Amino acid sequence: MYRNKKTKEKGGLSLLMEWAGKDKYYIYFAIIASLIASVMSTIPYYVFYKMIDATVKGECSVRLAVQYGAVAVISILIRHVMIPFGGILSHKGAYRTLYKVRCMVTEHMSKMPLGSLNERSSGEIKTVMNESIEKLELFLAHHLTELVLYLSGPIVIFTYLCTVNVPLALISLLPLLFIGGVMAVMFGRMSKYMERVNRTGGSLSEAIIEYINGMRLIKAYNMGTKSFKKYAGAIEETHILWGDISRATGPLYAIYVVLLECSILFIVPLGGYWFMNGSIKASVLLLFAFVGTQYLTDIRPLQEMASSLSYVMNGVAQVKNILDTTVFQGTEKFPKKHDIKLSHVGFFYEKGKAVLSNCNLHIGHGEQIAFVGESGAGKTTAVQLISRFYDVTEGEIKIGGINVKDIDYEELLKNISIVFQQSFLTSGSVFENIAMGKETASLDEVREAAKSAQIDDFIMELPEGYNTLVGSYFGRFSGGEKQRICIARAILKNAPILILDEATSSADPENQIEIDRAISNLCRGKTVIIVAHRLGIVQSCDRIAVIEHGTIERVGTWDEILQNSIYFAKAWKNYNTAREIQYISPSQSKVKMEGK
Ligand SMILES: Nc1ncnc2c1ncn2[C@@H]1O[C@H](COP(=O)(O)OP(=O)(O)OP(=O)(O)O)[C@@H](O)[C@H]1O
Repeated sequence: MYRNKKTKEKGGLSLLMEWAGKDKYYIYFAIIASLIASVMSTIPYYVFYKMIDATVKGECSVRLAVQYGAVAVISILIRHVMIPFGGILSHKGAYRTLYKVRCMVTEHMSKMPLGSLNERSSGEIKTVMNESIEKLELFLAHHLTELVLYLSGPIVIFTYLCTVNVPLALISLLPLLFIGGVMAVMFGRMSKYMERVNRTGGSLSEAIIEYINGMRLIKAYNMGTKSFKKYAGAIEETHILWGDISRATGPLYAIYVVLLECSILFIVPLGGYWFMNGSIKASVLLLFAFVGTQYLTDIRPLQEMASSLSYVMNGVAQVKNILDTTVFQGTEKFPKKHDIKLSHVGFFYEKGKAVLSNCNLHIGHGEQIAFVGESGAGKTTAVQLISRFYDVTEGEIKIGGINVKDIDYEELLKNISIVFQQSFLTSGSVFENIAMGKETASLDEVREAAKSAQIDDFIMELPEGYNTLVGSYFGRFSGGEKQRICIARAILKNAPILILDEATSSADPENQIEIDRAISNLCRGKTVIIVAHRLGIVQSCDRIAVIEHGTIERVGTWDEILQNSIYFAKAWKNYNTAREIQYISPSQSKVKMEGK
């Protein structure tokens, strides 16, 4: 396992620029464009002052007015070209960076142990993938360039005012002394709320996901929205949070806005006094009265940016948090031999609560073995350890003599096919869903796999055949049909090791034979582990491993296990009894009783 060291050392803006890679140059050029636009915005003020000065001195002429006018118009034109130009560059840089970050996070998550993913709620992951990464767009595409625009304008104007009259220019800055303090307090208060913002955002997303996923249940039990207390609670919590934030920062914002307009309180009386005693010219007084009292208001949006900056940095931190999570990484190639050996394997999800301990088993190359045991015995856990969804906490698992921890994780996943109890289908086309098993597969290959999975005829009858979108058709696939699409995917993947975890649970009498045929086509020539409660299906396996009391209690052929395992003998008897039970409706039982 390894940690992403680079992201550990950096944070905030520098980390964001590192993620942007070469695309950061789009952002840099956007900043330069903003800077030019900002300098251009000060030129009309300069022209204004020069015109007044010339008028007061009686030197103003039409020629001079036209010249100054042209300079002002050109500067305004350049500004209005530079702003959208910068916007295009910053958006290009931002969206390319967003794409990269999303790919990085997705790839990283695919290598993360399931345990680390399980520690995070689906809501939290959705928040990171969606909102946290979107926040980066806000910053890169808008805030950075606006920051330059709003800051450099006042800086250039202040510099120019200094060339006209230093004392008045310095006086115009007096409100900044207080504004800095107010902003620091506001920023600090906002940062304190970030942990709550993340938490409530995550809970709200989770509640929404749960609400949508549970829609069938709501309808089935006529529960209505009231029953979704979690959703209502998450909304209430969000409402309370933003109320608290508004109360904590609102008054400070009001003070900030008032302070920005305060320089007039100092400039007009002092400037007037200096003008009256002849220290400054009328043009200087007018320049400071109109420009010196107003230019600081340009920085008003900085406050919004300061608050959303903590929001953005929080997004960076959340993405970094995912990227810093330990991921699996081995270097060995997948072995040619596919026997699996568990030696003294132990595992716990929560410390102190061992699920498996001292498990020893050797599954031969090409052998078909079944894992049986009571519900909760640890069968799924055992197969998840072999496919390295989790790492063992004791002992080791070897495939072809190589510890699974040393095998390149992608190679490992490529060489193990798993068919789960729940059929996972994406909203894409049926073709795409099967071709997930082999990205380069042609339609002929996909159809071949579907034929082996006994599902080709059904797909061909769909309105658009293999191009039919599963998303639009999902509700109309039966459990067995979905299952056979997943089996076709596994057939196409053709991995040498196959795990079937309750894969036949969706089988009903109508498609039982088809699923059995599909499965036997899938298993041919592979090392297979079958986890099943329906004991009928494990009868054809080479051996059976009974998992009991947190360990592999017995291993043997069907006959051996039936003879030696009390659990299995009982389970087999119960299985047969259950198959013989006939469900009789009340009316049928009445007829039967009358018949007696
Ligand atoms: N992610 C998890 N976190 C904590 N405990 C878990 C987790 N997954 C499973 N367990 C627990 O580990 C034990 C073994 O679960 P597992 O799913 O492996 O059993 P199983 O034999 O496959 O059960 P079933 O036949 O019902 O599917 C159970 O007690 C279960 O509650």
